[in-house]
Amino acid sequence: MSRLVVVSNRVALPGASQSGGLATALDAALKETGGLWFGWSGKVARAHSGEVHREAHGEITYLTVDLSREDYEGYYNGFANRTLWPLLHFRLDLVDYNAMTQAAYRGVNALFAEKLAKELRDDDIVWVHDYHLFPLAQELRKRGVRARIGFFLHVPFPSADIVAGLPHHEKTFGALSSYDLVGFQTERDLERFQDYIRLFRGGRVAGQGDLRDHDGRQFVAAAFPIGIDAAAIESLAATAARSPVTKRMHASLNGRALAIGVDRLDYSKGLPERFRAIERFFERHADQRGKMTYLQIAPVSRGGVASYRALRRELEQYAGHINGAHAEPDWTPVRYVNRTYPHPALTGFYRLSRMGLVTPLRDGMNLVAKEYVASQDGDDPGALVLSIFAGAARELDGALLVNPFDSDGVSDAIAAAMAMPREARRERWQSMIARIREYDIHAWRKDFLKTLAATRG
Ligand SMILES: O=P(O)(O)OC[C@H]1O[C@H](O[C@H]2O[C@H](CO)[C@@H](O)[C@H](O)[C@H]2O)[C@H](O)[C@@H](O)[C@@H]1O
Ligand SMILES: O=c1ccn([C@@H]2O[C@H](COP(=O)(O)OP(=O)(O)O)[C@@H](O)[C@H]2O)c(=O)[nH]1
Repeated sequence: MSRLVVVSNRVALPGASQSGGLATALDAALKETGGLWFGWSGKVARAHSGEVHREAHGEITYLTVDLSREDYEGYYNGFANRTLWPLLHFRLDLVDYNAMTQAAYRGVNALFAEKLAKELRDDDIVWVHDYHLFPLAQELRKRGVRARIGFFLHVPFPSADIVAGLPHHEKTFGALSSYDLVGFQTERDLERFQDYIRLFRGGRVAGQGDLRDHDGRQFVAAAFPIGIDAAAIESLAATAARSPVTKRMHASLNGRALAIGVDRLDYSKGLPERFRAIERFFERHADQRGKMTYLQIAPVSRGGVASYRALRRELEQYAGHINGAHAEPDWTPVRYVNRTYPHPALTGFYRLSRMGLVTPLRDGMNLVAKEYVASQDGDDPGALVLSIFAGAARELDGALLVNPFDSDGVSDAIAAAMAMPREARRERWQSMIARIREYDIHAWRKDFLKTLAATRG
């Protein structure tokens, strides 16, 4: 059987805390198959980039590379997170283009390719993840790698005109045709990518998923909406319901309903807009004051990027403002926490909550939405308020779907979730959990790898 080689910027090394969906998902996927996981070590080296670390845990070998401060700034904080991340989340206004960070990005991809090429065999299946690594296949091919290489984009693919706003966009996005298979979260992302290939690459859609780039290079593109390890989350949540952490949280509510949001502190997650909707909820539904507490868990993310630091300051002020304006001596409307919690604690909090609020302005998938649903007690489940701009909205038809830019609309959905009878909550939950169980993380991995194996005839 072929060996699976996963490549991603972020590697979930055993024991390290993590709060991103990519690491959570790949960890669950690789645990089933075993294989090699290659990526950045998470370490910034004093001198130069390139020191390689190898460690094995069970059936997984982790091969990670240190980056120098300069490369970390240029590649990760720079081109990946100041340029590509806002572009891919439809935020041309936040795109900070710089030829030097673009060169660092290319350089780190070349370095990864150099280190990885030495490890690869022709019959390996290589699966590359996310926007940090668009040019990796091109760099691997230059070094003679012949293995099949697939790519999965965890974030949205925006409209072609937005992509074309990036100077020299063809250098970055044109590199995708070096993969055998390119996967997206949703059909909409796939359609927008096909538009880009037609309109800005002089390529064409040749048939079912089959694309030709302008030079005739053939590759396949398709949608594979990422799932969660539903069985594991369901079982964790059932156990967590009885844990001391959950019990303490329950006691602290004094009989009030809990609403929860769990998001990396990222402008794509729509947190100021959500806080506004919470405030509107208390203003427009005065009878609800003192009856609900909103818990926002928001681990700090990408603190090396100025727009993230500004968001952190804004949210601290906003949480303080809402509490200052609306709290009573014995009730605080918003609990705002910047810590990362492990899944045993999170699933307990989800299960305790009367509603989950997932209202990103743009999100590739949003695993929290799926984890929230999978953590519920099917007999008395909470309701999910979900943005139409999260990839998860395409699958979770039992959620209360909202436009996150419409704070009054979101506040009405919060009111509807609070008032929703148990039978209606059960019905909605059943349709959502059926989909989550059916296309879980293992089905997602199998689907992608089967499609990759079928490329090249
Ligand atoms: O690695 P970081 O810079 O700390 O960021 C964490 C991850 O954020 C993004 O996650 C995405 O992947 C999820 C799983 O497919 C998806 O549900 C979510 O919508 C995406 O935003 C990013 O794409 C990852 O590369 C980061 O590791
Ligand atoms: O304190 C936290 C906050 C988040 N997460 C996990 O981080 C992932 C976030 O993934 P999502 O797709 O929702 O968004 P991303 O952060 O990848 O953009 C989910 O598995 C969460 O359970 C976590 O383990 N602890």
